[in-house]
Formats: sequence, structure tokens, C-alpha cells
Amino acid sequence: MTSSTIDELRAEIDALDATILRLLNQRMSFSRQIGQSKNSLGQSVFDPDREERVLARLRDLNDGPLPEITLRAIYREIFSGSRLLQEPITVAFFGPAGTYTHEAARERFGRSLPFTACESITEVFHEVAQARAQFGVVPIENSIEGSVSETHDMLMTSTVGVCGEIAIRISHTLMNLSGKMEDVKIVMSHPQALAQCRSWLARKLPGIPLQETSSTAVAAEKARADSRVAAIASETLGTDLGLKVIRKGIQDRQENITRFLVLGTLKPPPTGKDRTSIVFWTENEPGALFRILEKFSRRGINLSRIESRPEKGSMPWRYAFFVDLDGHRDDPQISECLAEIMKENRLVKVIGSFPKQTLLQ
Ligand SMILES: C=C(O[C@@H]1C=C(C(=O)O)C=C[C@H]1O)C(=O)O
Repeated sequence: MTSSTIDELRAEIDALDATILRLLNQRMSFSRQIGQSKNSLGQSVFDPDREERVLARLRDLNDGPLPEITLRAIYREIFSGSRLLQEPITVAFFGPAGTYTHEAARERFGRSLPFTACESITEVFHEVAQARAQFGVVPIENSIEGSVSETHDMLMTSTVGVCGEIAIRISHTLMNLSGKMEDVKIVMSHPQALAQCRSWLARKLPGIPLQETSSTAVAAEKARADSRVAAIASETLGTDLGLKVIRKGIQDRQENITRFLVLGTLKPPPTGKDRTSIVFWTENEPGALFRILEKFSRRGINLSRIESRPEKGSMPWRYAFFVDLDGHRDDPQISECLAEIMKENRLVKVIGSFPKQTLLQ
């Protein structure tokens, strides 16, 4: 290919970019008008359902070569900028910056918004409860390690509801200053990450001590300051800090997915592919749990998850049960079922109904 053809093609691209920019600005001004109408109607700016429908329509229209993942990434930022133009939204997340939770928050909200990094999951709930942030992002479960206790404990007591979920594939990378395995004298990471790589560490680094840190980002900072330390974190986080990769994808199972919850007061309408999270407390007596589960079973309502946690109240050995149902609280069957449960048992809380997230990639 001659340089004159490159120049010609670049001239085409320049012309297209000018058109794309003009169209983007037109889109933004419509979005601003929508924002003003929502404002006068007292509606929330963020409408995840509408965003999903916009994306689904574009996916159908797209006949390539633009890959779907790129289309989604571009629109994530367009939505992010478009929401920002309507109203400033703040999103709190379990930080610090660079953690997997941060990645999940950016995946959902784009990068244009102000994010607040919180030191604990509890703090994220407080930021949303006190309206310092409209939304919060916290981890709820991992496909290898199971549930995140602090999030479950907060869901029991907090008044904050859940309005969405984000599922992302997690790949752990071992990194240090040199990129050499023989320099590793200690491995640091968040307890969940250490647990997800347990067998690999036992096989490849037997006898090397493991030390828990409050986040993967803190572990990466430690590795940056000390050549004996290797951190397990996301590759982007480590390499951004100047660490070198020793080994990628060291999690014990390659299919390692973490689900995060979006906290907020928004109540998304039914989409046909929803999940409802509830928590209830039962008496410690025969059949108490069965009587509730039977009501779902009788109506053919699928339960995708059940999790019990100690109540941590005045009475030991009392349990709270977290259940995820397929469907929306406004779907007739589910609302009827929940009403029946609530009639018999007042200790039921609907944490939220929200669209199920489909995992891309
Ligand atoms: C513009 C809107 O507001 C937000 C931005 C959207 C967009 O840019 O397409 C879609 C949904 C909302 O989160 C809207 O509700 O249509």
C-alpha cells in the first residue's frame, strides 16, 4: 500500500470523524432535553433498561466489522457523557482505585462520572443511604469463593436497595518489580484473590508465605515498594503501577466470575429477564424454611441462589436466608407469592428487582 493511499484513506476518516462528532453532539443535545423533561417529571436520569434496549437495537443493526464488545465500550462512554450532561451523578465503590469493583463500576457507568472510592463495603452503603452518592457498587459473590459476607450483612440491616448487577470475568495476575518468580519471597493480596488462586500458589510457590491485604490495589502498592513482595491483582492495575507480570490467569478455575450489585433508590421496571433478591428470617422450627420455599416451587418460580447468614442479633443460631428469584417483583406470580409470604411472615425484605446482566466476551 503506497503512502498516498494511506493519506487518501485518512482523509476519508477525517471527514467521517467530523460527521461522527456532529452527530454525537446532536445526540447529546437531545439527551439534555430529555434530562430537562425528566427533571420536571421528577424522574431519575439513569435508565439502565433504556440503555440496554438502545444497545440491543444497535447489536441487531450492526453488520460489522465493528466487534460487539467495541460497540458496547463506545456506547458505555456515550451513555456516561449523556447522563453527566443531564445531571451530575456520583457513584461510590469499594475501593481503592484500580480494584475489580472499580472495573465493574466503570463497566456499568462509563468513565465520565465522578467516582468515590470507599474504604469498606459498609461505607459504600452509607454513602448511598446518606445520598452523598446516587449509586454504589459492591461485590456480592464469586463463582469460586462464594459469597461476600460484609455485603450480605449490610443488605440485612441497611435501608438501601439494589437496582442492578454487574457480572465480570476475573483474571488474576501475579506481578512483582522484576517479573521473576525466583524473587518472590511473599505473596500479598485480598483474601478472596488469595483463596481463588490457592492451588496454583501451593503448586508453584510452596512454602512461600501469603499475606492478606485490604484490597488487591494495596497489595500492588506493597509490591511496588518492596522487591520481595509479589501481588495478585488485575494486570491493568499492576502494570499501571510499574509492576512486571510473572504469570497471568493464575486462578484455580479459568471461569472465574464475580457478580457485583448496584445500590441505589432507582426501581427498574420489568424487562422480561429480571432477578429479584429477597431476604427473610425464619423461626428455628421444623418446616419453617420449607413453608416459604414451597410457595415458590408451587408457582414454578425458579430460585437461582439461596444463601444463609447468621443474624448477628441478640439470639444466636437464628439465620437470615437470601434468595434470588428469576423474575420481577411486579410480575403477577412473584408479587402474589411475596404477598402470601408476607402475610405469614413479617420478616421479609425485598432487596430489589433488576435486569439480569449478560456476560460479554
Ligand atoms: C437520554 C436518556 O437518559 C440516559 C441516557 C441514555 C442515552 O444516552 O441514550 C439512555 C438512558 C438514560 O440512562 C434517556 O433516558 O433516554
